[in-house]
Amino acid sequence: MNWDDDSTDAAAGDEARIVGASAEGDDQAVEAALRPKDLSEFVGQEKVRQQLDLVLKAARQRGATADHVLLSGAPGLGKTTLSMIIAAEMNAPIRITSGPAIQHAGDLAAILSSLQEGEILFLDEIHRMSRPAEEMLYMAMEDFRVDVIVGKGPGATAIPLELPPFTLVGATTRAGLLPPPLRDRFGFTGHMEFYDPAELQRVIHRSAGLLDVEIDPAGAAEIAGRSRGTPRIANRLLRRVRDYAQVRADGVITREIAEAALSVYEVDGRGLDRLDRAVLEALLKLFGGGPVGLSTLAVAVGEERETVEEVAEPFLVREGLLARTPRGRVATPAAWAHLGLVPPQAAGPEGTGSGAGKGQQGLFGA
Ligand SMILES: Nc1ncnc2c1ncn2[C@@H]1O[C@H](COP(=O)(O)OP(=O)(O)OP(=O)(O)O)[C@@H](O)[C@H]1O
Repeated sequence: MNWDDDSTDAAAGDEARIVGASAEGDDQAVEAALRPKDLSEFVGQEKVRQQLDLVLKAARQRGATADHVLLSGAPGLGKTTLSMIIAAEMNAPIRITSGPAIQHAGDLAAILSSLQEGEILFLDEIHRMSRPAEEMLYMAMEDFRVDVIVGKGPGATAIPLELPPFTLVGATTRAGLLPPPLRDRFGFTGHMEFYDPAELQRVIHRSAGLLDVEIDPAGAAEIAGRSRGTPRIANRLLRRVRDYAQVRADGVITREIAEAALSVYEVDGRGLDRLDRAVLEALLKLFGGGPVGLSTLAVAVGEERETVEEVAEPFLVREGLLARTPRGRVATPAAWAHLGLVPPQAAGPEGTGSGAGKGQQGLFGA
């Protein structure tokens, strides 16, 4: 699937959701404690792990700095974690910054000129760097050199500055937005996929061990199934279920406890939260499954257009519950099944739909 087409940037409103993939303020300290420290502890992403293992081992054997690495993938899949593992495996210090923090070429020059030999520079959201900084980065990556411009206008001069060899680890949720000259300068590109439930179960067991929480396999499976393929969400749900287990039960997480806790937080069996379900319900109950325009749908759920489009829809599309078509938003048969409703054409005159489901027929009807 190509999530690059969806807006997976930290969309407004996503941070506050229990199933939001971006990090909340309170997540960051706990996340640090739960981060795998080396490649063997890092769950899943077999391909990227194997390839990276080779790149790093080869560099170590040659006694050289590793090639620049680009990691692409949706928020919360482990890009920051992997960059820290790269530093640990290379026994090198790491400097962490992000595209939005580098708005002027001078900001980047200051960082680059203070790097030590072999240091890892982690540049998160690299697609959000300013153009002048990006151009400076091309030369730095290729020749380990930057031209610092002193003065302005006709009197301006470029002073070349040699840099120690370093490894840039760039992370992006939108690889398609990177200009080709920047993409081409990475020696290795790893694409992070969403995790399958069995992998998330391993993440949850590992985190439960670190948090000193007792959890049985069925409890871990229940949380994994609601974590939207994302370790960050799995860890967050685990912490909320732990609270419930501690306050309302004997502290042990079983399937029943996980189900009860996550229903308190309105996260359903497939990982949809209140907003996702409100969008689906409006689409099915008010518009017979669509097609309906985004603005109309947003008004129906009392949310901004952007919130529906950027916060709720990407996951609904990924789950195959909603389709974006040129004629508007359309529910798929899986959406009707998920909410336990019957599509109008199948329901007959007393069907649950409001009778506005004509478009449904053309797209998904028999
Ligand atoms: N493969 C993994 N195995 C175990 N835990 C993981 C894995 N990937 C991510 N995590 C956990 O998920 C949390 C989020 O990971 P991380 O911060 O690396 O994501 P990210 O892709 O950098 O997100 P963002 O794009 O928002 O910066 C971390 O605390 C880490 O504990």
